[in-house]
Amino acid sequence: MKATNDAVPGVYGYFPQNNPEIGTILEKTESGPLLFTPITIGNLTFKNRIFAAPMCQYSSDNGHATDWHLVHIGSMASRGVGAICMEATSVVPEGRISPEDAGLWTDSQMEPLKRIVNFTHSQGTKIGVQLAHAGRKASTYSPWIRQKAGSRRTASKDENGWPDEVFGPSPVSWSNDFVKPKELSKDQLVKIEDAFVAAIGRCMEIGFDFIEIHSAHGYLLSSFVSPLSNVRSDDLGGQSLANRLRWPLRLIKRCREAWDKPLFVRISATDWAEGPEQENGVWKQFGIEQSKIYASEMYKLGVDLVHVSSGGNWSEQNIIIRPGIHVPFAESIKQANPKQLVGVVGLIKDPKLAEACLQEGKADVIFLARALMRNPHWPMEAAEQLGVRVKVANQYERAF
Ligand SMILES: Cc1cc2nc3c(=O)[nH]c(=O)nc-3n(C[C@H](O)[C@H](O)[C@H](O)COP(=O)(O)O)c2cc1C
Repeated sequence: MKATNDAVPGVYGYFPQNNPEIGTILEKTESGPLLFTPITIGNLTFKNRIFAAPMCQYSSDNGHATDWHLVHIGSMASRGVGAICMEATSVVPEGRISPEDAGLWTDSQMEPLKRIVNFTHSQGTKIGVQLAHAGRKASTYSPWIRQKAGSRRTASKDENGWPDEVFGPSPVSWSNDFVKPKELSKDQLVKIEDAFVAAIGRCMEIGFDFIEIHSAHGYLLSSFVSPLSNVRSDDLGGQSLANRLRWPLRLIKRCREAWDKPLFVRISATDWAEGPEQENGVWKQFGIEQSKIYASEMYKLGVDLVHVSSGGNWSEQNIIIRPGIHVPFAESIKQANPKQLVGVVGLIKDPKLAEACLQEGKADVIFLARALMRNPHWPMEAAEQLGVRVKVANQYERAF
């Protein structure tokens, strides 16, 4: 056995077959579908515009990626997506959504990620990671444990939670079943910034191609920008939009300074709370008008792409579910600043809808989550529907 192991160049990095061309058009014409047209973001070119959105797997071992992640990410990497953004990965242990969340707060978490990144690169696919802090929505359960628990709530210490270390911009709980978070002091906020920067150092060593900062779905940054969750009386919160954006933008600036490859930020373009975004000059919830300002400030800081999602910050949200749900928000952000690259996610299953978004200039890349989870071969089927043939992994060619 030993001789066999010695014969391969290490477990990390030995691949029987590289597939750098998968997901690229075989017979190039003058105007192929935009979905399969390469795009340059910052200093990096992605082979197509199908990006896998971050998807928590609740399968980490004390923040360390496991074989599950290799298989989950590997299944998409070997089927021709242009890029994969790994799941919300916390920069501090108490910033995890659940005990099984991914983390990058300590060096030992790098090795299993290197294996995943190396495999993804062997398939010609770019890979990034979503750096996150769950804020007032930390210390909960994986969905399948939650189903047994009966409700969505803060996990107790007996359930491996950390209810005494749940922090947010203000002591406003996410719902009655969640603990009231402790208001973060300015010193604590600097420590969180430092943790993001330290995690970025690890991302460099691992070899990630891009980083996405999680500022969506009610987690820490998202809760900072919304007047529903940030009622601070200092210069980092309250009614003033400039105050609410101040700390997230400071954090983004520090991340930008620490990372020279593409930097994405995911936002929730609206809280989906009842009523208007603003009434009689008073901000009632976070919405598209504030999102446009947030995005334009990010652009000034050198953020390469804004990834548009929505919701998650208001437990009574009333989301209007429909295909391409976030496309109008992405389009508004692009119209406000045509130079800003925008990615859109949300109920995009139909390749023709994805292609139309790109052709009509409403977004620059398409992120998919559940469609890829259901069917990692989505890119191959999309190519067929859009009338082109793309390279399939050598190992899978007989299936197509
Ligand atoms: C299992 C699962 C895990 C998710 N985990 C994350 C996550 O880690 N970070 C994040 O920003 N969004 C997460 N999301 C949201 C997705 O990235 C995506 O925005 C959402 O599913 C809508 O896109 P879709 O209609 O293509 O699935 C998750 C969604 C699912 C289904």
